[in-house]
Amino acid sequence: MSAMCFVMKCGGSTLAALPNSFFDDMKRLQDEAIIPVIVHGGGPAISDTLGKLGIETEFVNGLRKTNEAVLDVVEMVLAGRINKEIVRKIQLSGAKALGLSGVDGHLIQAEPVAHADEVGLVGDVTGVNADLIQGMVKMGYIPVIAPVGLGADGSQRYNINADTAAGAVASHMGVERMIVVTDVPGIMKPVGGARVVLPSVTVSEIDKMIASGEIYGGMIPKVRAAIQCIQGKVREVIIVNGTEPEVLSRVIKGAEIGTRIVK
Ligand SMILES: Nc1ncnc2c1ncn2[C@@H]1O[C@H](COP(=O)(O)OP(=O)(O)O)[C@@H](O)[C@H]1O
Ligand SMILES: CC(=O)N[C@@H](CCC(=O)OP(=O)(O)O)C(=O)O
Repeated sequence: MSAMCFVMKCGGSTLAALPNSFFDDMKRLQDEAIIPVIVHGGGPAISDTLGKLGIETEFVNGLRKTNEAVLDVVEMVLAGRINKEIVRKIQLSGAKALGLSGVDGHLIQAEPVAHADEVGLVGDVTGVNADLIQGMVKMGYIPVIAPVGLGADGSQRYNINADTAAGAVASHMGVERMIVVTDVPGIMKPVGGARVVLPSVTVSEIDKMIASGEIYGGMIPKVRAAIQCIQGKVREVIIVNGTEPEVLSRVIKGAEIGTRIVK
């Protein structure tokens, strides 16, 4: 039985809140040979550790200003503690997982972002070792990837926004679907006095919502990554809240849940 893959981004905003049932759901999917390729964040945990170490941190347009000292902490927290915590939780559900960062096997190749003079060692993705990911999936393992990239010279590391990294992995693997798991039930918009979740949005609607300020902060890299990957083979990106019961299997079965970003 050949596996069906989708890419799943798990945001740092929600990792600690994900219930055991989220991982049990993943195990049931794995039993049906439906394998998520996980790219995770961990922004709040990085900020917390930087604070404890007395290292100042600042975001410019949603990207963390990164120097070598910050990069050490980013790698330690993302590729170390957070990555291993996710692997442990998946394994406790009975499913198989392998954790690695973009450095391992040159999994995520990167170059400095265009405005590196403002943000420092932050990377854009130039390539993904999709064969390595497919190899893990064929062996029945759920790949769990921390978004630290490696430059062309093989020595320089780059801090990559996890939404950007997940979108690039989805594009390079040519999967049909990316699921973005976060702490809100989707993209919300004020209607009347209330904020409602939009069942689906198009690229032009997103552009308008960014311009009007209805999409802001951490939602911006998500929708930008979504727009970039749906230009290629990815058919849809779905933004969901990870604490909703059986959210993954419901999305995979086509349930109307969260916000779908479509072409
Ligand atoms: N239109 C919107 N609908 C829902 N959330 C939004 C919207 N615009 C901005 N956000 C913000 O985006 C946040 C999710 O992004 P972020 O905190 O970076 O999460 P993650 O760690 O999962 O990447 C939400 O908690 C919310 O504050
Ligand atoms: C360049 C940049 O900003 N990198 C992010 C990487 C982690 C991340 O993106 O985590 P979330 O998904 O939880 O936001 C950072 O340093 O916080």
